[in-house]
Amino acid sequence: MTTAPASTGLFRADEMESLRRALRLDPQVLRKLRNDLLKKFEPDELVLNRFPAADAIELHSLKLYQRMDSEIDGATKLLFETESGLLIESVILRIATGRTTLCVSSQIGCAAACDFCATGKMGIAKNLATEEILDQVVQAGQILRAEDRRLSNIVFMGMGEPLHNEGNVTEAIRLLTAADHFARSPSTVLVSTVGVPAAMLRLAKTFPRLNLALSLHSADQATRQQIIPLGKKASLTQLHDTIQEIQAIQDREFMIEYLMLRDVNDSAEDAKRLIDWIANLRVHVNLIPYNSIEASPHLKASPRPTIESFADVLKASGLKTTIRYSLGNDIEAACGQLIRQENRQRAIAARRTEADCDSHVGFLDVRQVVDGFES
Ligand SMILES: C[S@@+](CC[C@H](N)C(=O)[O-])C[C@H]1O[C@@H](n2cnc3c(N)ncnc32)[C@H](O)[C@@H]1O
Ligand code: SF4
Repeated sequence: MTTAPASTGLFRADEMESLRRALRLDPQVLRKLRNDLLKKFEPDELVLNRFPAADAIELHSLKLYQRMDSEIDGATKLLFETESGLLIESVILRIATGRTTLCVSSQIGCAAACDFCATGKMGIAKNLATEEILDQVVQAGQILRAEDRRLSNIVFMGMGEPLHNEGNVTEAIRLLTAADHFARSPSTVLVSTVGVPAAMLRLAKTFPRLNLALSLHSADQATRQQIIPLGKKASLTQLHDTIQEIQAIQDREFMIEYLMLRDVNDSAEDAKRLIDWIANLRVHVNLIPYNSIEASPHLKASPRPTIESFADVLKASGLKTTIRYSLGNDIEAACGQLIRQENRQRAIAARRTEADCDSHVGFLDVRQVVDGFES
């Protein structure tokens, strides 16, 4: 007889199968559990009450640490504590059209170290496990279900660079789109990347209907490297060629994200450079108003009229262009600072434990990693 592990994670297929055999469960029982939790997002009590071995199974790998609801619009920030004791955030966006988007994190901190990004300034980098990525979806889905809403879209635009955690992110997308798990259409999922060409291509080949976005932020190599240190690993030409190759595989529009930074990348000349760089690509340009962060007082947001003029230049050239509206401005700063301070202290404590125990809890050295990543 197979012995079941003490507690079984829902997304560990082997463990789930051992549990099923050990308890002699009908495969239909596990199928129902997955359907109720991952497709319908039913509450834990309901799901567990129907399951014959509630104590043997773990529905969640994240602990909800804090929830912040915006008082001005439909945004909710969820701060989760991971198994390593560090915090991550997910954001639920309830859009006026009735649609809902969940922004998920793929890492704690980020080795790309972009100058404008609170996550990049954390000084740590740690990959989230597949189940930690997926539990953000489960818990947000349950919150929305309690409000009689459905989760429409999932975007990998939270903390971290998804393609620096390629294996776990790919597996998460596989399960999000698998008929016997979340059964979502790949066209409702978007992965945003700072630009890791080989991994972008692999992802497009694996999921031809997945949406992809590149955080370009400048079509001038020197300016891009100045704000995105990792930009030196992949040239603008290489990124352009990669998108062209992806578009031969995927018959869909690619999103170009462009953060509007005052006097850095927001001149008419910058707009012209962007138009030239895009050339024959089929893209949608999304201009992002910058939310200032404490760690980079030298960076300022472009004024609204500048963003609008920039958008007009792009539109006049025939490019599909939108300006991102931001939700949750009132909870943004509070949350970013809290995560940064808490994680720094928690990471220091974890590293101390690591030194004491001579064990390895898996932090990456940000400076080494920036140089070491494949481009
Ligand atoms: C946090 S990143 C995560 C995904 C991926 N690492 C990337 O860079 O595309 C998602 C988006 O947020 C943008 N972003 C980062 N910091 C920002 C800030 N302070 N204000 C506005 N957008 C920001 C990034 O440039 C990127 O387009
Ligand atoms: S790659 Fe994305 S998450 Fe990482 S530091 Fe840059 S903007 Fe932030």
